[in-house]
Parts: sequence; C-alpha cells; structure tokens
Amino acid sequence: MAGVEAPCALIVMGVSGSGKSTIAELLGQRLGWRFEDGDSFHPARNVEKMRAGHPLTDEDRWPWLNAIADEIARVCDKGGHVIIACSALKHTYRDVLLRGRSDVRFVFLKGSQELIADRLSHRKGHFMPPGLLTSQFNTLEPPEASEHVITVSIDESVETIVDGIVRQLRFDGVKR
Ligand SMILES: Nc1ncnc2c1ncn2[C@@H]1O[C@H](COP(=O)(O)OP(=O)(O)O)[C@@H](O)[C@H]1O
Ligand SMILES: O=C(O)[C@H](O)[C@@H](O)[C@H](O)[C@H](O)COP(=O)(O)O
Repeated sequence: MAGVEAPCALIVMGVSGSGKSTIAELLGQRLGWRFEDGDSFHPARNVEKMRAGHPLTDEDRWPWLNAIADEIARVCDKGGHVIIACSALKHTYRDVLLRGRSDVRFVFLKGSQELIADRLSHRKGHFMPPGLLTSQFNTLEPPEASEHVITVSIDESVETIVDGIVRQLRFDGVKR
C-alpha cells in the first residue's frame, strides 16, 4: 500500500478463539519479530472476571489497552519490532492502541461465529469460557479499509493464513 509507513508493530486482532495467539506466534517466527500475547497484559481482576463468565466493560479494558500501547511505544521507540495478539474489538480500542502512530498495523482475523465456536469447544487450558463468544461478536466493530488493516479469512490452515499475511506485508513494503 503506497504511502503506508513500514510497521514496527503488528496487532493481530479478532474475537476470542479467532486464532490470534496461534497466528501471531507463527507470524513472529516467520518475520523474526518477538511475539507477545495481549492476554498477559490484563490485570488479574480482568482475567478472574472473564474466567467467572462475565464480559469485560470498556472501563475494564482501558488499563489493559493502555498497557499494550505502552509496550508498543517502548519497543518501537528503540527501533525494535513486535507482534501482539489483542482482540482490539472496537474502533475506540484501536485508537487507544495506536496513539496516533502510523507505524503500527492491524491484522484482522475474520471468521464465522459457528467456526470459532467449534474451535473454542476444542481449546484446552484457557481461562476464557466459550460462552463469552456471543458477547465478543456483539462488541466487535470490524475494522474499515481506512484503518489500513490486513484482513484474512481464518477458514484456512494456520500456515496458509500466515503465508497470506507475509505476502501482503511484502507487497506493502515490509522486507523482513
Ligand atoms: N487456522 C486454524 N485452523 C484450525 N485451528 C485453528 C486455527 N487457528 C487457530 N486454531 C485453533 O483454534 C483455537 C483458538 O485459537 P487461539 O490462537 O487460541 O485464538 P485466540 O488467541 O484468538 O483466542 C486453538 O485451539 C487453536 O489451536
Ligand atoms: O474481551 C476482550 O476484550 C478480549 O476478548 C480480551 O479480553 C481477550 O481476548 C481475552 O483475554 C480472551 O483471550 P483470547 O482472545 O485469547 O481467547
């Protein structure tokens, strides 16, 4: 995409179970960029709230999103690169994450509720109850083209999805 700055950070976004951690980790290996899971930036009370089956509110999410934005600034301002998995469901959340930067890009993992519910029903050892998926879809504001997002369908193998993202990034001028 002409005129878009080469990113120092990629945020892999989408609802719970869309594959953010899985895709972001492999993409990090492919690009040689460090992967960080946005889940690890939640205050403990947020994790306990979700574990107990309650969706987060905006007020719960602001400190979490700001902590991720701090990490992006820390890495990017010293010339590093990072890939972060973070649901980033609303436009306002993405604004908080971006802090006006033009060197941060979103990769949106797009898929049907039916497919994601099926994947979540098989996921083991995660605090997030599959029952919160409907609230995730209700909260989701899919990114628009003006957000310079790379949108990929999750209805493919992990390798195929990552290949597609890498191709798109190279097309956009990221040489790694
Ligand atoms: N493209 C894919 N094909 C099949 N299974 C997938 C794919 N992407 C992710 N998964 C599986 O779906 C589940 C949810 O993925 P995960 O990365 O934990 O999602 P998120 O981080 O968005 O919550 C995991 O069990 C993961 O192994
Ligand atoms: O409600 C949210 O803002 C997000 O869903 C976020 O809190 C995160 O997604 C959860 O930590 C669940 O983790 P997974 O997305 O990895 O399932």
